[in-house]
Amino acid sequence: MFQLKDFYSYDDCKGTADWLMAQTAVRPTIGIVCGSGLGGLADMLKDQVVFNYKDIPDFPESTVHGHAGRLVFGTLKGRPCVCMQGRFHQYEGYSIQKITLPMRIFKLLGVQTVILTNAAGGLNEDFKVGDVMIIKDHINMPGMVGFNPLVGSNDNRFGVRFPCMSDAYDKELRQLAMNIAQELGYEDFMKEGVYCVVGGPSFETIAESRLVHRLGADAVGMSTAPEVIVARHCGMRVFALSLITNQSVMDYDSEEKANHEEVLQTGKHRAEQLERLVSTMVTRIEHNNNYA
Ligand SMILES: O=P(O)(O)O[C@@H]1C[C@H](O)[C@@H](CO)O1
Ligand code: HPA
Repeated sequence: MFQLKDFYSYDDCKGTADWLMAQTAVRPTIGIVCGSGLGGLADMLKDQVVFNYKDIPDFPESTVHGHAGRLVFGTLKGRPCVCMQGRFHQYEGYSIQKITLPMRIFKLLGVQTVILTNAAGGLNEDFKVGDVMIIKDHINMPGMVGFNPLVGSNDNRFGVRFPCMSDAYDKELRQLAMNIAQELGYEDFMKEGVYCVVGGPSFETIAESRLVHRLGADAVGMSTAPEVIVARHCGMRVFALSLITNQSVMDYDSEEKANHEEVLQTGKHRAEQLERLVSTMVTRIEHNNNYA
């Protein structure tokens, strides 16, 4: 068991990456993060080398149902990948530096492209439960009031002090995903939009859902944006999607109540299609060097 801290230096991150690389020959160029109930993506990897988070130096442990807490190395259609079967959230009590640490480990493992998935509540009235939203931008509510993962001293070996975020969600990868979705016949449930991250773990009040919708968000969740910021800071390309697992309650007459069981259930229903979408993307990234 290793002691958990709140700040991780370049050398700390390198120590963890080296520890992992000493135990697997897989040198991943694609990193995947599985959202709530979406961990089945990791099961697609062949020739797996699996680490439980509790055994990895400096890694926190997963505490949320639907997040298995395993780091899986392997190949997806021949392409070396690493997959987080479960992510960390600030509401679990971890610092923002801790929940984003895996992105820096990805970078030091050689990852060039990160694919993140999450479960989110739908705010856009055109969205239905089961829709998949390609994220084109985010609103980082905690970040806007100081809870940004890059707060603290900056190490230039990772990236610059003031990284740009207007291009965080790679345009070509978004187009690639949309093309693949069309080929697979998924256009009926594919959407694109803005993801808003809130602190959780309580789901939003009606007034909060209305507020973030008015601010321009199409979906609301409790993760992803901090990871994206750290991934972009250290120069990895990012693709992210939200599975709309529930409709955010926006109406005082509604009888609906957000709950984690519905979130996991919707994940199960769309799992196969999401796995096909992501695995086909991984293949295409391999076939076109522009993407890697
Ligand atoms: O890890 P993600 O963002 O997919 O998890 C969402 C947000 C909460 O952790 C949980 C709520 O059901 O799902
Ligand atoms: N709100 C916040 N996070 C979520 C939701 C939601 O409605 N659904 C899944 N994750």
